[in-house]
Amino acid sequence: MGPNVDAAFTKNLPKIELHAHLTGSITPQCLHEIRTQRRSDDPDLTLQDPLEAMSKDKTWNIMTFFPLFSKYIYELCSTPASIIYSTNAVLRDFKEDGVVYLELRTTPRSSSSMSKDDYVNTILSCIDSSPDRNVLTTYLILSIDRRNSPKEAMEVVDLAIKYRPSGVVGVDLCGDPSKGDVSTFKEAFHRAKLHGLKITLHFAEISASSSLPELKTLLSFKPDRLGHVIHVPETIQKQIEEEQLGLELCISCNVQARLVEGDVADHHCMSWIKTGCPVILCASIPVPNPSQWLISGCRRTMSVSLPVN
Ligand SMILES: CNc1ncnc2c1ncn2[C@@H]1O[C@H](COP(=O)(O)O)[C@@H](O)[C@H]1O
Repeated sequence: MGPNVDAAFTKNLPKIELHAHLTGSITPQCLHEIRTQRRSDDPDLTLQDPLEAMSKDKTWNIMTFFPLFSKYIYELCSTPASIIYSTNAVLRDFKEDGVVYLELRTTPRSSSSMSKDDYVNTILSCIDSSPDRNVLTTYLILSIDRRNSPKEAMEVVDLAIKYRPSGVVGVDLCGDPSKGDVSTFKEAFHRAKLHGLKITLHFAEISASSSLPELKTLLSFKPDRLGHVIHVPETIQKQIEEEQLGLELCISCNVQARLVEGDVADHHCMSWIKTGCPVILCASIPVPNPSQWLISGCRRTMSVSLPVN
């Protein structure tokens, strides 16, 4: 590693982030502040302090990772005020980490105090009124969760179509890869495509979501980009290469969530880079030791990262 490639260098480097889950980008400190505020309004709120529930000593894997959102963070961030507070904090964090172009993705959700439409509208308003919008260009991708029903998936696409003029650029498929039947989303993605929205899909994250029928079905949605692409059989790899699909490789997330074996240096990113497919290096989990990375520097999310040496 060159002497000048340190945390300060990488932080200052202008970066692009294309694979950031909004709720996954909220720091424990920000969630702690939200909890404090909510407890002052409602002392009966019993949720554990995020600084304990998400302490640095805890490690996450594919089994413990998804319930953290659905059973904990979503409950904490269920009011318009908490959505505004956390979205503004996330935008500020990305800007401070040197990100200049961001495609933030999020799954529309409702609560007793907001509809899914309110949720999307609130986030777009935060993006639009951000004091940093001149230095950080941000667009929104709406996510379909694998647990969604076909009707819920269509609702996401309808919201994406409605808010396209306000900055929604695409539709994503995400969520626990061990859940759901992706073939039920065919119509929803078809409609998204018809309306000119781009499509990005979480793809082959674990072996259970990497069967040939599942991956062929996903490719039939005509995606523009694929995320993770870990357990990809050779025939599917060929098709991806022929179609030159954009690949979002999430190295630190894959290593830390143990989606791949080994460490950063063992990551499969080089095998994709060799195919000539457009590759963007992303991550959705902070890197413990930024100096191990050639280019990194985002606190929560790194667009980038090649192992050094
Ligand atoms: C291994 N990486 C991953 N694979 C698949 N889905 C993931 C993910 N990391 C996060 N999410 C999805 O993003 C949601 C939180 O952000 P939003 O509420 O949408 O902003 C999670 O509930 C999960 O569905």
